[in-house]
Formats: sequence, structure tokens, C-alpha cells
Amino acid sequence: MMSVLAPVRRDRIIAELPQCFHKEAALHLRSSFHPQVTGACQEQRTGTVGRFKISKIIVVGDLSVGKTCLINRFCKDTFDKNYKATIGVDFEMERFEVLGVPFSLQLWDTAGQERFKCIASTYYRGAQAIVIVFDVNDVASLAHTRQWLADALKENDPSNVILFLVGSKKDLSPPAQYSLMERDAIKVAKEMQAEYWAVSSLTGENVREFFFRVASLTFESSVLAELEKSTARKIGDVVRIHSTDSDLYLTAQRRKSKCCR
Ligand SMILES: Nc1nc2c(ncn2[C@@H]2O[C@H](COP(=O)(O)OP(=O)(O)OP(=O)(O)O)[C@@H](O)[C@H]2O)c(=O)[nH]1
Ligand SMILES: [Mg+2]
Repeated sequence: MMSVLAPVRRDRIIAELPQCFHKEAALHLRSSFHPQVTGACQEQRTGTVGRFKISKIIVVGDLSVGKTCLINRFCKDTFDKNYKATIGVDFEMERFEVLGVPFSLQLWDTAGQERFKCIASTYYRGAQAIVIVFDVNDVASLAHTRQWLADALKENDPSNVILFLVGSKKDLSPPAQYSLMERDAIKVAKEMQAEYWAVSSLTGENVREFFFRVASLTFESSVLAELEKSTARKIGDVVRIHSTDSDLYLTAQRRKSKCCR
């Protein structure tokens, strides 16, 4: 039985920032964790980020694109070739250790079927990251990702979430066909300011890399938010931690973006 106090599995320990999948659509291009985050972890100044805080990740997208299989491949290392629709929502807990700090993710697997959508959407609130999944063999599912994002953002503060656009079932896509589709997917990802990944839950390709990246970037942005909060407390005003061009393309920018508003 998993307990909050049991040691973290050895294959869930993250000591270095995992790299992005595609440089054109990445949340940032730094090769290591933000120096302020590394420093805070060394000095154990991560505030509420640690053993008791759980970060919520929601996974949305059309029916049958493979959301449940993606989560099951990572959390249970299983794959089911039979489709069983998710009814409402399910969730899995995953515990990591990032830069020596315990970090837990709650992965919310939501229903893509229209008739279950209104139940599922009541669980969208309070997400730290939104994962929007489409099937790389189905252009309509890519087109629908904008609507999924808009719905998820209605329940969340757009300046406080990080976004991932994930193409699934890569194993079914011949390379030439895949690269055509990838061009469009990258366009959509950039528009959303999401980080793009392509995975296969059948073969496992990129699945672990993807979730490690999600855990790492969610951790990084949570610690940065904590640091920002404590700086603001100290000097009685809100001071933003300076971002450079290579920083998370989050925060204020998204308020101005044209998509999903
Ligand atoms: N070949 C292949 N098939 C996949 C992959 N991922 C999922 N599938 C298949 O696609 C179907 C749907 O997968 P699910 O994970 O249940 O889809 P879902 O997005 O959770 O669907 P809803 O719960 O209805 O929203 C199943 O038959 C899976 O076996 C993959 O990476 N490769
Ligand atoms: Mg499902």
C-alpha cells in the first residue's frame, strides 16, 4: 500500500531537468532547473511545496484518444487494447522526488464522451497543469483541442497553469504521415503556449519522459510561485521573479493571447 511517508520509488527520483520533446514548442529551453529553484531546494526553502502538497494535473481530450491508456502506461506499466470509456473521472497518485524534495502529482483522467463531460468538468478546478491529448492519426481530435483547453481554462486561472499538448498513438502513424501532422500540432501548441509531446502508450515511447517533464515543470513553477509569495510578503509588495526569453512562457502573456478567450 502506498503511503505518503513511504520512501519514493527509486525510478521516480528526478535529479536533473528532463529535456523537452521539440524545441519549437517547449515551455522553456533551459537545460537545467531555474537557479532560484535549485538554490531553494538545496536550502530547503520550498515553502508548502514538499511532502504534504499535492499538485493536480488534469488530462482532457476527445473520447478514445488514449488518455486512460497514457496514465495506465506510466502509473501501472500496463496497456489494454480494448476500449473502456471513462465515466466521469478517475485519478491516480504518483509520488516523485525532485531535487531532493518530495513532490506528489494527482493525475485526473477525465471522460471524453460528450454525455459524461459535465460530470468530468466539475473536477477541472485547481489544476497546476492541463494535459490536452489528441490522436496523431485523427486530425479532428487535434482541431478539438482548442475547445478542450477553453473548457479547462474556464475553471482555472490561465496565468497559473502550465499546458501540454500530447499527440497519442504514435505507433500507428507512419513516419511520413507523422511529420505532416506534427507541423500542425506544433502550430496549435505554440498558439496555446503549450509544450508539445508525441507518445505511444502501446510501445511506451516517450511516456516516462513526458511525465517526468510534467512533474519537473510543475515542480519548478510551484517553487517559483512559493518564492514569489515569500518575497512579496517580505517587502510588502508583489515582486515578480524576472523572467528571461527562455523562461516558462506562462503568466501575463497568456491573458493577452488570442486563443481560448
Ligand atoms: N495502437 C495504440 N492504441 C492505443 C494507444 N493508446 C490507446 N489506444 C487504444 O485506443 C482506445 C482508447 O483508449 P483510452 O485510453 O480508453 O481512451 P480515452 O481517451 O481514455 O477515452 P475516454 O475515456 O472515452 O475519454 C483503446 O482501444 C486503446 O487500446 C496507443 O498508444 N497505441
Ligand atoms: Mg478514458
